[in-house]
Amino acid sequence: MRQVERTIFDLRRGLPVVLRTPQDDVLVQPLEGIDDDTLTSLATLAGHAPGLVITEHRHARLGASMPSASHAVHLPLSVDHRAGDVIAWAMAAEADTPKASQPATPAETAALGLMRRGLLVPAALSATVAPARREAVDALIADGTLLAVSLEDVQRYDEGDMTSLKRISEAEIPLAEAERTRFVLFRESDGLREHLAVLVGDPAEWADPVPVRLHSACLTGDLFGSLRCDCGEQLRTSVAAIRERGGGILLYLAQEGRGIGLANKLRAYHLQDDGLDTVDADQVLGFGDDERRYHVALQMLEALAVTRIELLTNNPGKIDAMSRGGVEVVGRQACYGKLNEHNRRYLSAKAERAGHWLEDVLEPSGVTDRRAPRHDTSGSLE
Ligand SMILES: Nc1nc2c(ncn2[C@@H]2O[C@H](COP(=O)(O)OP(=O)(O)OP(=O)(O)O)[C@@H](O)[C@H]2O)c(=O)[nH]1
Ligand SMILES: [Zn+2]
Repeated sequence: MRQVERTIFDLRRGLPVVLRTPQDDVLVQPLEGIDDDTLTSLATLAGHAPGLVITEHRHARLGASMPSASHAVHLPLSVDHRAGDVIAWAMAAEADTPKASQPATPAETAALGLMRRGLLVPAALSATVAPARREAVDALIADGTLLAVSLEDVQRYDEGDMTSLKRISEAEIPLAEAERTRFVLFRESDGLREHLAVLVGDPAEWADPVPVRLHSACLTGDLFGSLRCDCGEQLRTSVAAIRERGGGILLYLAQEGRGIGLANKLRAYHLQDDGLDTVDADQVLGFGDDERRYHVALQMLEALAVTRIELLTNNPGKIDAMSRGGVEVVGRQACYGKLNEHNRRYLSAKAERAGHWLEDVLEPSGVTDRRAPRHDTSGSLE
């Protein structure tokens, strides 16, 4: 699997890589950072013009219907296409509907999985290496200029979403909201992401079910107190609420921007400034409504021997994910941040489009500072 991880690093550097299938070698290059020269060099390397591969979400955004039940689409390009046109097809708020498209090949679909894992925009240039160019491409692979990886390995890596976690280090860190707190750091086996379990109070004294908050990282909100979201307040008030309930766990998950990464979240904010809501902005960039997966949280709870929880959340998706993963969610506690004029649209979109339970926060009148951050016991889930 190390070769797959190396491939992700090359893609993040904007370099092309080769995906090897039993039939073909496919050159793929991230869309991010391309210019006209990139298109020309890729065409020279492959022996013909590349195509653009985009996700089903992006394709739907372009107003086109999917050619089949595939999750990605290949849009053929010609040598006349300029990088600006290609970038617009992949990630502009407004773009022409493509004239022709075909289902992406398994190698192309797998390539987009690598882009996601590398927190890039999930769009790529792709070109099967023409027979006449195979020798030249092989030489570049042999001298280390190009990395090649087998499709089979990439697919196994993708499924291996179940990547194992290692408990790496831990320390007591007294917090303003909970003085008796221990941070435990877990690292994913490919080394790309680290997640924290913040253990509040003495585990021997935790209630059953254990109060748990799954908190997705939000650098802008958690650290800088951004008013565009409610994350910073949720983080602090949930630590306090866990302490008040006799202790429990806050899992701080490396899922910045609902899993799309900070660079893409800033792109999405930019699109929201032009009028899109939080879900549509992610779709413009090729992402689904919520790219988060919770297998890491499940593994951390397992490592901490926690099987029955009371979840601090307003997000029904988190409850589903825990239950499907075998953790019994016995109750839910609401967990609000303050409503303000900057986050009102974001919170409304979460309620309306993703079904989050935010009705207590979002009232038709009064936009500013109406409500202090608080926690409600919303009862059990029966
Ligand atoms: N893509 C995207 N992510 C955002 C945006 N605003 C906030 N986020 C991210 O959304 C996530 C919110 O995380 P959480 O507070 O754990 O989750 P939640 O889904 O709101 O659920 P609860 O807070 O548990 O009710 C964080 O990763 C933020 O970085 C946005 O406009 N676009
Ligand atoms: Zn946030």
